Amino acid sequence: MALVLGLNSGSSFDGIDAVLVEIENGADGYPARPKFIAGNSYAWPDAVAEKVLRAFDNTLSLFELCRLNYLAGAVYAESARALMRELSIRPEQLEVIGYDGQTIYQEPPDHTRMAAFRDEENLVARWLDGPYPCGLQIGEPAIVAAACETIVVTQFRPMDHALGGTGAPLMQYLDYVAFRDVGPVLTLNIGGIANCQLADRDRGRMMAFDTGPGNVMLDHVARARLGKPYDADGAAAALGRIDQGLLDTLLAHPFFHRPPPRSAWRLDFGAGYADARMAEHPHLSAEDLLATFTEFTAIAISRSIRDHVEGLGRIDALLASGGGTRNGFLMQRLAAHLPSSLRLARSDEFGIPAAYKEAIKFATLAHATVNHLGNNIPAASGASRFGILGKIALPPRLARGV
Ligand SMILES: Nc1ncnc2c1ncn2[C@@H]1O[C@H](COP(=O)(O)OP(=O)(O)OP(=O)(O)O)[C@@H](O)[C@H]1O
Ligand SMILES: CC(=O)N[C@H]1[C@@H]2OC[C@@H](O2)[C@@H](O)[C@@H]1O[C@H](C)C(=O)O
Repeated sequence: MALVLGLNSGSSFDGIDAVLVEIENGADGYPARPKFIAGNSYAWPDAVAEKVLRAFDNTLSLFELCRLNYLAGAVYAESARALMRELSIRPEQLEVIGYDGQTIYQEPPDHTRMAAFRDEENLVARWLDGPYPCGLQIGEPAIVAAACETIVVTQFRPMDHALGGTGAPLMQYLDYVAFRDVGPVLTLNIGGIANCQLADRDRGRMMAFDTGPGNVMLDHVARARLGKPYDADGAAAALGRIDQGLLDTLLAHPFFHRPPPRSAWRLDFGAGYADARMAEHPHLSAEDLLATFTEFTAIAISRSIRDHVEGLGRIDALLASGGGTRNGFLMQRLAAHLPSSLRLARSDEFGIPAAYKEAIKFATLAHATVNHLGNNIPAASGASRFGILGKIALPPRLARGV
């Protein structure tokens, strides 16, 4: 039995979620469903948050980004230490701390062009001229390993990229771990961007893809027009009217023509995109904008599921997680658009608290890394083979011969 600490800060950039989980290995090379022990969330200090927001917009210099990588590492380290203090956990009790780092940039995969380079032997050509996606996650792991005196695993996506996969989403590993005995089941994580996974007993049938917008645009409107961090429970959206013209424009976004496995980022459905649409519709109230963007999120999810999930008829439950599940109005609109045969439930039903699923995911991935367990699902990400995702930083206390 291993005690693992997981951290996550995603595309909503609303704070760092931290969890402590207990993980036991199964006989088949995969862990048993992780047992959630405790969790908490910590804010990004304003001075750091302001720099991350500028990095999202590509307005930091490379030198500033270099410092921000260390600064973000310090924020992850303080979050891990805070949870350890609150739970009276000593470093020696932890097997590993897992977090991906804050995504700053993520290229979407272009499968048609990637296929043309599949047999390219020359790696430089593959990455120079080829369409293989790259991404950047910041939060220097050396700072966390040194401060927490614990093994740290971070940056899980690059290895999946190196194996020809999309690198995002990565939820499918936890979904296989947690639901391989109950599948097929669909999972949905509504964070800043929303993603959907088909978990099955047969790993070769699994799928993972972003469905499109989650909360990023909703948060942007709430902040810009209501001065609030988010539209709590969708209360403002529930008062608005859907603008059909705006909704049609949103649904014509080219992202929806990309086949799975596919990933989106804040550049696709972020503040810039929302501002451009708001400028085209200056007469709409904050409530109308929120109603329309909420409907957009719900339709993007239901449409992605209908269009892309193979064997949908065999599946009876959609297990939702992420901050979006706290938006009652969004959940109501989603239920209205989903096939009636699909029961909309929360991952809590299976012992995975919806608010902490992503942090649990990184804890589970990190546990796999240090145990050398394959932790990608090639069928879902498009990788050419199994591998071990994650980069390891070792703590000073493990140094021998000193
Ligand atoms: N009570 C609430 N009512 C409505 N929305 C909420 C509520 N609580 C949280 N949210 C939404 O959930 C968001 C945070 O979700 P979450 O923590 O899953 O995002 P994330 O970690 O950035 O995810 P991802 O990595 O998938 O993008 C908030 O920004 C907000 O939009
Ligand atoms: C590159 C990146 O950080 N992508 C995130 C983002 O937030 C949601 C969506 O876009 C998903 O692709 C991914 O996170 C999910 C939860 C994951 O990797 O599992």
